[in-house]
Amino acid sequence: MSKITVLGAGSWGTALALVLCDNQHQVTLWTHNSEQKLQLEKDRVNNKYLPGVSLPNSLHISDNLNQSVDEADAILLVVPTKAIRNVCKQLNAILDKPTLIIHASKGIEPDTHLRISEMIREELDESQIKDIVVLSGPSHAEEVGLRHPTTVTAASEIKDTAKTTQELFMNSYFRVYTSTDVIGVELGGALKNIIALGAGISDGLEYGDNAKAALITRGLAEITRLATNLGANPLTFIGLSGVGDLIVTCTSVHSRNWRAGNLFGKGMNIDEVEEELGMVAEGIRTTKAVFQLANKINVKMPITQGIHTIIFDDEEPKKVVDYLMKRAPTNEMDDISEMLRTRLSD
Ligand SMILES: NC(=O)C1=CN([C@@H]2O[C@H](COP(=O)(O)OP(=O)(O)OC[C@H]3O[C@@H](n4cnc5c(N)ncnc54)[C@H](OP(=O)(O)O)[C@@H]3O)[C@@H](O)[C@H]2O)C=CC1
Ligand SMILES: O=C(CO)COP(=O)(O)O
Repeated sequence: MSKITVLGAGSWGTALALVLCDNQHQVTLWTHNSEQKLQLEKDRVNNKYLPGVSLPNSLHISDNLNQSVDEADAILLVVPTKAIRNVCKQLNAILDKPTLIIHASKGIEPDTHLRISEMIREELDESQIKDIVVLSGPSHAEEVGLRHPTTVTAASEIKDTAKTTQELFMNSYFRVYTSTDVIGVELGGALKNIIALGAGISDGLEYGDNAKAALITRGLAEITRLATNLGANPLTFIGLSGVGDLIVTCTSVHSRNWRAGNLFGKGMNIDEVEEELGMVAEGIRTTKAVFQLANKINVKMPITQGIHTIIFDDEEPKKVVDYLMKRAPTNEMDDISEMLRTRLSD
């Protein structure tokens, strides 16, 4: 049994805390919101973020970060990307030993274009980090809350800590694979949210299944193109954190990013979409970050560019689809086969 502290009491933090409780660990769920702490303790259900799922009696709820992380064997960081630095700055002031940090958030920071593990490394001292493991894959909190079969990947360059993470989370309904491709697993989880916005926009326009399959497939090509340029292994994208997460996020009604896209497709603007959603759709910020990054390093990402125009320039979704369809004709596999050739000959 390990002592594990989950930082972030949204949908995903709550669902993962439940998995860890089912595995008989000693688990604390930390919320920064003292009203939410009282509500969770009183009702033993996360009414706002994971309604209908009972919290195990063994789950300890806290709004005191210092007490929560004291003596923790591992910290699971699962707040939205925009809150990562703030939470890590607080951790920096209190962590007094090398700690295993597992993160399950999915995003890229605008302007710096950093992945989450890179942001964590900037905010914590080296002496506070035993390792950083990323946990990612097709996993909606709502279904994990029902204990439906789910599979994810735990990635670290250090095989032992990826294995430790696998052992902490594995059970009969939650299967964990390991990987050493941290860059690929983090980028897969972050970038699929952009394409899920696109799938939602397409559904909002009522374009049907052909268009969505096209977005998923060409979206995967676009994700692989950027990620390989940044050092990821292209094979990661045929795995759970690549195509697996892309499929679930583009097709599930649980997806916050698909729902946000659907609202854009029906004509709402960014303020209206964020107000209506009430939960984080990471793809919005990540679209901004990836649009900047792709321009900077000169990688072609036409779908991301189109979604950026809809979200941040209020362009009509139909016009963007029209533009995407009428681009210069091209060969489907050119750049992908080149990437695979280069990588496999390494
Ligand atoms: N939901 C899912 O199924 C999955 C989500 N993820 C990823 O997990 C991450 C979290 O998403 P999710 O749980 O869905 O988000 P939610 O919108 O459900 O919840 C976000 C939580 O983070 C809290 N929070 C916001 N800012 C801070 C802060 N500065 N300090 C501490 N806590 C803060 C919010 O508190 P408050 O209510 O006070 O704002 C809320 O409890 C995202 O990166 C997402 O992509 C990954 C896989 C699955
Ligand atoms: O990452 C997720 C599923 O794997 C959650 O996606 P959404 O944030 O779009 O709900």
